[in-house]
Amino acid sequence: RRNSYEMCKETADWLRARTAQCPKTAIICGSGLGGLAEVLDNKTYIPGHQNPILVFGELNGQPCVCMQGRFHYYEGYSVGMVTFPIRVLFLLGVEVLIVTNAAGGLNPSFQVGDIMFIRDHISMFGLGGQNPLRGPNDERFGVRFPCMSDAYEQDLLSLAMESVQELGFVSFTREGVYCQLAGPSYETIAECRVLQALGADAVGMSTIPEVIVARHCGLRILGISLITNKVMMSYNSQEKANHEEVLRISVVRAEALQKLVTCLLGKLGESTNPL
Ligand SMILES: O=P(O)(O)O[C@@H]1C[C@H](O)[C@@H](CO)O1
Ligand SMILES: Nc1nc2[nH]cnc2c(=O)[nH]1
Repeated sequence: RRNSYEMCKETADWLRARTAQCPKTAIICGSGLGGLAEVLDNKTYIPGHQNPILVFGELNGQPCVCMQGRFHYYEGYSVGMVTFPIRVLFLLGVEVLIVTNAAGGLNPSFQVGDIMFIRDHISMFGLGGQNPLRGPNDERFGVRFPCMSDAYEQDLLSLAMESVQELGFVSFTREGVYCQLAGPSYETIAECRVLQALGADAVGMSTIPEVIVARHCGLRILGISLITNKVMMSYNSQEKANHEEVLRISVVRAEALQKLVTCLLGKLGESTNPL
């Protein structure tokens, strides 16, 4: 199994031999958001033999590691491979995971360019019987039956909201439920209507397997979706979802997201460092 304890440990040891940095926070950069890593100080780049690239460094004085890109299920990777980096990060000593993605807005009040903190998720994989924790459980990672109702930590969300207020980002910040489909095709109009009726506010093609595996091994999680497009709800709409537009909007909001994460890291440092 790609995400077995032994394979994850081997990679974590390999990484430890290449950097002395011991980050407590990891950031997974979603589509078009890889620039987040560029603002780190004292960077060490570690290219994998496949994508993604790990960048170790400091943000606002706090050690952190950014994963530029991720393994997507739609690219043909197994859920074991999709979630392998999470377990490696855990074995490296990471405690806080900031997971970002580009997503389509289902909530009619959302605008393109909104930042949505993920309050909860709907896993179409999970509902369909495909959970990344399926199979033998390794207690060195976590318990057999992990709770998911608290996957997105309230304290982290509160710190993130404080940052939003200080930065003046309230007008384009939302909270909501993220739903993941396999991709790579975007949703049909009928599918979007179903997802909205189910209570989803945003739809994407990643994140949830990572969150399930991260929660299983006890990481504190903050999820951020960037709403890069509004999904089509009407047969009269002339718009069409396309990846170039997704990337374009990600780049437009990249700077705001960098500021948000930088501010949040400072707050995290204050909240965990003894006075
Ligand atoms: O890695 P994320 O979830 O940000 O990427 C989303 C899903 C697809 O990769 C792509 C679709 O435009 O954006
Ligand atoms: N599934 C899905 N993923 C996205 N990523 C960015 N926009 C979208 C979208 O509309 N649907």
